[in-house]
Formats: sequence, structure tokens, C-alpha cells
Amino acid sequence: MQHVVFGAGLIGGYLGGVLAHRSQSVSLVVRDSARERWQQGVRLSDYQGHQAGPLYPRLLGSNWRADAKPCDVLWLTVKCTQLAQAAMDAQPLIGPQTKIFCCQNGVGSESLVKAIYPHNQVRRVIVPFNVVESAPGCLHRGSEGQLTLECLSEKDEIGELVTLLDCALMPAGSAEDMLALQWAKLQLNLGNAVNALADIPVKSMLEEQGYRLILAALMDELLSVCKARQLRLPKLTKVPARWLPFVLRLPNWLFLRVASAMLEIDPGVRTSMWWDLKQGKDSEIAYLNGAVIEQALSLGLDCKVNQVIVMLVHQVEQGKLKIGMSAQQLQECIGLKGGRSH
Ligand SMILES: NC(=O)C1=CN([C@@H]2O[C@H](COP(=O)(O)OP(=O)(O)OC[C@H]3O[C@@H](n4cnc5c(N)ncnc54)[C@H](OP(=O)(O)O)[C@@H]3O)[C@@H](O)[C@H]2O)C=CC1
Ligand SMILES: CC(C)(CO)C(=O)C(=O)O
Repeated sequence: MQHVVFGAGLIGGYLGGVLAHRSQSVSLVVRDSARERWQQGVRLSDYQGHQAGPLYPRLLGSNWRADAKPCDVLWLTVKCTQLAQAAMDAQPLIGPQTKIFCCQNGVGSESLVKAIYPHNQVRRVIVPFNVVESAPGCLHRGSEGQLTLECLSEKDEIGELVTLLDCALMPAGSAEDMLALQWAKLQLNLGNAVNALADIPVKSMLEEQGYRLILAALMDELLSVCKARQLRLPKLTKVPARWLPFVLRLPNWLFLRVASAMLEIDPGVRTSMWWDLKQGKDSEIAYLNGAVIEQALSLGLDCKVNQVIVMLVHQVEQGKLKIGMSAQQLQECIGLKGGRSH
């Protein structure tokens, strides 16, 4: 099988490295800056101490179109905001048999790809773990979770692909109910905006009750949407989805005992939205908290905490607000008292 990872940044670089580690034929379409950093080989590591590399996936820079031909599996690993453009740009790599995998956070971005390639198999992928480039060419998985590929039916042959990906450095699996899984992942990603606005590592954010109260309030709104839509969220963390707001609201002394597993992440981990805002890029907020707002409004449900957070992120994108907000400042913006919005 010929794999191409299109728009390989943190997730695509790690995935491409795993494919090379699993002896697959893989090319990465990368920006020239990444090509320079990675041409001495890509090294993989994870929070459990697994390592591989240097690995040498084929790196295609800005002149990749020169000898492009359709591949068997195309992994689209750009941000949601870049997906439609990337899908159009990738056209020389897509033939009638090419299977396309969309590896984005949030809900709904893959529909753009389906609209552009209605005759191809387009599947969703959930990426639950965090990746950072700890040094040039060193991609590090900082948290747990299995890469989950969409399974289209009971007779689907996705198992073969899962088997070739699945390894200690990147556990992989498949699932049929991707919508519920996307919403379960979205529940966790509601913290991306808070993390980016706070400008601190995820672990430090979770250790502060003030930030956790905001996360809980954001999640309440998502859970109301899921309840109204009768979406049963699968369990992605040790605490079931519907109990997360309750656990997050616990005082520090109890939270640190009850939810110690939630804090088993590298102390330096930041969310992908923090990277976007820090680099002055537009964020994926429309596909994350924005998806909750869209659904809540259509169902007549309250979503004002998510609305305020989206507004604050837009202000940062427009250069009108600086990141580094304390929990108290955020709570004041939201009108949060006693952990609930008023
Ligand atoms: N990073 C993480 O830890 C996690 C990320 N995710 C999700 O995974 C998805 C990918 O995120 P991530 O890997 O962080 O993103 P990155 O920004 O690190 O990687 C995307 C790369 O694709 C490049 N790119 C964009 N458009 C094109 C194009 N048309 N042609 C060639 N290259 C292109 C970008 O370059 P440029 O920036 O110059 O545009 C960038 O280098 C997102 O939806 C994210 O939310 C999920 C879990 C964790
Ligand atoms: C893994 C997680 C939840 C946090 O790093 C993420 O999805 C992101 O950063 O976008």
C-alpha cells in the first residue's frame, strides 16, 4: 500500500513516522520548514518511554506535484480550517480507489472532503493523544489513547489497516459510531480554548479549580446538546463523560485524589489551539465550541459559556486581546459564580 500523509505537522509527522516504523511505503507532504527539520530522520517517543528512529519517510516539499500520482491511502492531517483547501490541493494524489482519512478534531469538517470527493471512501479518524516536536525532528506523544479509524460496516476491511498501524508507540483501533466518539472527544477539546487563553500547560490548568469550573460549565452545555440529540457518549477517560463536570468541580484536595489519572500527562503538554494562537494563526474554535453553539441554538438550549469563550478566542485572533488570562478573569467574562453561569 502506498500511503501519503498530506499536511504533515505534529499529528501527520507522528503518524507518518509510525507508518515508516511499521515498514510501510509512506510519503509526507510537508511545508519546506518541516522538510528541513526532518530530513536527518524523524525520531518518535512517547510518555511511556517507547522510542523509534531515526525513520526516513519520503519527504515531499513545495514541489511535490512534480511526480505526484494517486496513492492507496491518503491521510489528511491539516487543521479543520485548512481542510477544504488541502483536499483540493491533494487532487493529483487521489484516484478512484484512494481511501481518504480525515484526522481532525471537532465535528463536521470531513463533510467538506466528502462533498469534493463524493465517489471516494472518506473516513473519519479520532486522534485522542497529544504530540509535540520536543526538538527538531523529535516527535513526542505526550498522552494516552488509541488512534480510532471509522469502520463503515461489519464487513469492513478496516481491521487490516488497524493491524498494520497498531503498535506500542501508537495504539490503534476502529469504531462504527464515530459521531458519538467525535462528540466525546469534543467534550475534552472544549478545554483547548481555556488552555490557549490561560497560556499554561494542560496539567497546570487542570490543577487549578478556577479553570476546572469553566471547563465544567462548557461541558454542561455540550452534555445538554448530546442528551437532546440522544447521543450516548463513549467513555474516553476513566471518568464517564456525564460525570466529568461533577469531578472537575471538586475542590483541589479531592480532585487530586479522585482524578489522579487525568493528571497523568507530561507537564509541558499544551493543546493544539494554544500552538495556533501562539503562532498568530486562526484557531479551530468554529469546529469545537462553535459546533456546540450551532447545535444548542438549533435545539433552543443555553450555550452562553461557549459563546463567551468563542468571542474571547476571536478577540485573540484579531489581536485585540492577549493570552495569559487568569481563571478569575475568565470567570468574570463568563459571569460564573459557584461553578455555574448566571
Ligand atoms: N497537535 C496535537 O497534539 C493534536 C492535534 N489534533 C488535531 O489534529 C489535526 C492536525 O493538527 P496538528 O497536527 O497539530 O496540525 P499542524 O498545524 O501541526 O499540522 C498541519 C500541517 O499541514 C500544513 N498544511 C496546511 N495546509 C497545507 C496544504 N494545503 N499543503 C501542504 N501543507 C499544508 C500546515 O502548514 P502551515 O501551518 O504552514 O499552514 C502544517 O504544517 C487538527 O484538527 C488538530 O486539532 C488532535 C489531537 C492532538
Ligand atoms: C489531545 C488534546 C485533547 C490535548 O492535547 C487535543 O486534542 C488537542 O490538543 O487538540
